[in-house]
Amino acid sequence: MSSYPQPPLLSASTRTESTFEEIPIINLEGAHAGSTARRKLADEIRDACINVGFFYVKNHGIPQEVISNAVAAAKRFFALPQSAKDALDIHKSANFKGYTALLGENTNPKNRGDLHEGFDIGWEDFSGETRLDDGAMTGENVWSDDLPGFREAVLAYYHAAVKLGKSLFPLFALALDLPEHFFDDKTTKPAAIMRLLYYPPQTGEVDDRVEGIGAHTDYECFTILWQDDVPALQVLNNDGKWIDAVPIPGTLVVNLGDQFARWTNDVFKSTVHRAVNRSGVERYSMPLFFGSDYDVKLEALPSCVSEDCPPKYEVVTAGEYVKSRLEATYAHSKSEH
Ligand SMILES: O=C(O)CCC(=O)C(=O)O
Ligand SMILES: [Fe+2]
Repeated sequence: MSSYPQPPLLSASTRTESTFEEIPIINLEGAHAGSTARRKLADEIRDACINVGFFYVKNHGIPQEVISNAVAAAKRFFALPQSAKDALDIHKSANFKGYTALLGENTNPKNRGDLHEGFDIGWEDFSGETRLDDGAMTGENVWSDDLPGFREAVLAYYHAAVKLGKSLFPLFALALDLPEHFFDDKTTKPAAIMRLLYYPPQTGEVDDRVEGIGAHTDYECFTILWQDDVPALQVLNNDGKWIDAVPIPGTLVVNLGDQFARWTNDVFKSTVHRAVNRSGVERYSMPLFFGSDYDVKLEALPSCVSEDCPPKYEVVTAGEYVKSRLEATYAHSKSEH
């Protein structure tokens, strides 16, 4: 007898090879409504996750003021003298917290380095408490003494985005025909890494090996991305064509990462994307990568495997996976520090 449920809920009928030309916009207004509205929303999310791996959300609940304050803080940070930023270099920290210089990261190994600067933080509450039990990813945030109010503005957005992310997990569970609270015990200590990103305008000759951020997939369950009004983000469809994720005022972009692809045995897509800023002006963005607790095993859900679609990925913990991907991304600039 087969050890797989017959018929599997999600493996054959919902896998798709079809491509997409547009990124759907999903209205989160009904996220806290009754079960009928939530089911409808989960169905929309399911379609987007299976076919695209990306969607915009509107009515996401993060106040504009919180966003504006964090963006203003990011602009102040990146305008600091290079030496002040270098003092917070990510290579000096335990587990990828702090500043990434221009070309410090190489997201696509075929490229020469990413044309962005970054600043990364992990979970920390307003009183300064960090988590000392994040296993492979334990490490404190680093902050600049030169920027009064920076930490508060960045943390305010961080916690608002984490709250939004927590409210999305039950909808993803419903989208997978799982009990709504399936992810609760796997996301008790939000493994949420947030980045402030600054992309200088790219000028001169087009060199495909120098991009704002090279083609990659994200490592966690999903990413919540705020982007300013400068177009740069592109998403790869199944035909190998780059689809522009144009900025849409009032929205955030949500995209799936590798942890969801691993859990769902690729029923949910972790879609390749990149950012290239050829607009002539500076661009800022703020992704928050929301993963499961670092000690959780990324094991294919029974409903997503079958005789025809056996598990594709080796089982690893979320912490091991995220850390190994970050190490590869930063390896090329490590020797400089
Ligand atoms: O800045 C963007 O639009 C995308 C950033 C991104 O893909 C990432 O940081 O993983
Ligand atoms: Fe990304």
